[in-house]
Amino acid sequence: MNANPKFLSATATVDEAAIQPLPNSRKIYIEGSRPDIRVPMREISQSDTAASFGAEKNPPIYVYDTSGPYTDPSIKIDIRSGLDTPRLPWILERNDTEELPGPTSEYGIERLNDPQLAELRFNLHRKPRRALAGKNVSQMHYARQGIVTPEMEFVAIRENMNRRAYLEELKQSGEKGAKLAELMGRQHPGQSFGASIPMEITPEFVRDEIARGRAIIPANINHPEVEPMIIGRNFLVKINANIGNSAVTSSIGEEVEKMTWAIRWGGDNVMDLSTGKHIHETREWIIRNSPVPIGTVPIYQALEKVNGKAEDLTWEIFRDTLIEQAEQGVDYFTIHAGVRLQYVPLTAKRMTGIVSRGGSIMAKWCLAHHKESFLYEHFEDICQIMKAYDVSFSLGDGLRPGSIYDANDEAQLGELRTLGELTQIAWKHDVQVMIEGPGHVPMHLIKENMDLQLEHCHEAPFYTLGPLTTDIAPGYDHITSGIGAAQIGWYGTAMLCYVTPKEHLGLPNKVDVKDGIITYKIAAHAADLAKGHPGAQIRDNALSKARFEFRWEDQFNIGLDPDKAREFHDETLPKDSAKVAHFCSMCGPHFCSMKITQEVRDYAANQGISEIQALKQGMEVKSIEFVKSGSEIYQKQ
Ligand SMILES: C[C@H]1O[C@@H](n2cnc3c(N)ncnc32)[C@H](O)[C@@H]1O
Ligand SMILES: Cc1ncc(COP(=O)(O)O)c(N)n1
Ligand code: MET
Ligand code: SF4
Ligand SMILES: [Zn+2]
Repeated sequence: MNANPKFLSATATVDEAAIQPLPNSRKIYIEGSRPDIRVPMREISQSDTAASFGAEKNPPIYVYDTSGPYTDPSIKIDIRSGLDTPRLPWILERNDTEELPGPTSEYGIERLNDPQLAELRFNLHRKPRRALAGKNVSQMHYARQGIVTPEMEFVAIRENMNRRAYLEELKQSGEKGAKLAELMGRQHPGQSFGASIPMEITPEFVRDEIARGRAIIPANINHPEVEPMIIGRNFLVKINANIGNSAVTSSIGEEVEKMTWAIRWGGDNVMDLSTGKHIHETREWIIRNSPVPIGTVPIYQALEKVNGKAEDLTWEIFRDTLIEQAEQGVDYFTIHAGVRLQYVPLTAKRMTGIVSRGGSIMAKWCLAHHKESFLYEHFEDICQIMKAYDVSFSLGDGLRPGSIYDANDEAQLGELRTLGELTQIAWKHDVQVMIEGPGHVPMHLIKENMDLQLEHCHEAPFYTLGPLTTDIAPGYDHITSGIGAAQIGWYGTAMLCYVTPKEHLGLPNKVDVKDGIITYKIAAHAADLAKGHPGAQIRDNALSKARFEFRWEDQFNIGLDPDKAREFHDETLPKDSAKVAHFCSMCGPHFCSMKITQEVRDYAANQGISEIQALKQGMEVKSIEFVKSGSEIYQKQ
């Protein structure tokens, strides 16, 4: 997989597969109120409709693009120098941060000065920044002051996906265009279970949602490479991909490749959950090359620093780790501060105990010392660090159920109430918060999770792992969990954390990353459609039209995975001529229902009667035949 198993910074190269533009696609940028707000989108062009279907032009469609500069052919990617820093001027012009002389954490300084790490270290020339004393640089803080930041304007444009211009231009382009606009823009009203999604997202709406805590923009001031994105129930449903090495396997090069692969296929966020070697250096390479926000679980690295002995963890070691990672640019921290001493006994009768890594580490610490969790006790100190860099909280669900048996039990729900209490403390400091959720939950108990989260956590965005709806399919847990993810996304979860086919079995590789991403893109989009998110159906409409008109190339290219669609079609009908055929190998030429429907329409047009009447007439003929044949439903062959 990785041509450079012994990772060396001098020879590190980008994965060639990650920098190819997607078929028939062009990256475009929509400019905001100032020239340095350039919001990326992917434009997918289409072929014309053939004469037999009414000969018309099909305009390009616009889709959300998470792939960053990688798919822009005008940008030369060299992972050794990292990505450009479009956010840097926005951060600097606010005049509320200072450049530090270098890393200020003990561990960060130690790693920087270790000569043995020279050959694999990312060579960063930029110095870390921090808020000036007494300043708060969180997006929530600005929002509450009434300030619309460039980050907020950026996400507003991004969420709208050029929808209005697309439909307007089409409407203006003559009679055919107006009909097409009507066809493409039509969608089912949806059921949003109380979300309030406006027709058009304005920067002011973004500001208001952030100010009231219903949405977050994870964007550390030390991650100026990021293209801002928003997580909230009134925005498009987002997905997160977990990557990272373990003590057993993987290298820095492989992890950077998983990140670039995840964002190519639609990952909105990536978590680096490394627990193996060189955690600090791996993270640096990932952040410097990531246009999407990066999350981590700092307690993992803190545990490494005490050689895996949970009881040896201290607040001081944890605090130094937070600063180390905040100065590298981590955008959100999972912090399991809801695992309180009193909840640990509630897990004793569970089938699968505590399955959260962070949760189990904290439970062990609490029991060993018979003390309240230091994360809970120092929560306000943590808030002080978060607001100095704008790191968002992802309040960890350390007591999530790890089996259907344990779903929605008292330990889980007790922790959820504590997460609600902590949310209000974070908000007192204007620190952004999202809440992590389960886990393993049967379908009929999923809605209760969403409803209780909204109630106890004051509408802070929910971020769930799946949930997995059954335990019986190891090897297919992207599917068991994709089902639950679609449901909970529909009910109001803002971000879905993917589960790959390797869940419970081993560390996911690049192939698993893509399978997890595509599964979760499906769940997230299905949820957007069901919520009635404005414009969500345009892509479905365009794909269905291409499918009905046998525009095979367009059907592949509008889809989430054009490579797979093409490969499957080619498997049985590889010839170029098959790409214009009015059937595929599923039904063959005589039984292709879409082809037959077209013949019905042609028949109706030739007879000068409407399609419905033609169908009626056809049915009358058929029903006479049916009576004649003795009304047997199953006729002998
Ligand atoms: C919280 C979730 O994160 C997943 N998880 C934990 N570590 C990694 C890793 N290095 N890579 C990918 N996924 C990981 C677990 O499988 C769990 O489902
Ligand atoms: C949605 C989500 N993603 C990641 C984690 C962290 O993992 P863990 O709780 O096992 O430490 C989590 N708790 N929830
Ligand atoms: N599969 C477990 C879960 O559902 C996690 C195992 S690895 C920490 O949370
Ligand atoms: S995934 Fe593997 S290592 Fe992680 S908790 Fe489950 S069995 Fe343990
Ligand atoms: Zn599990």
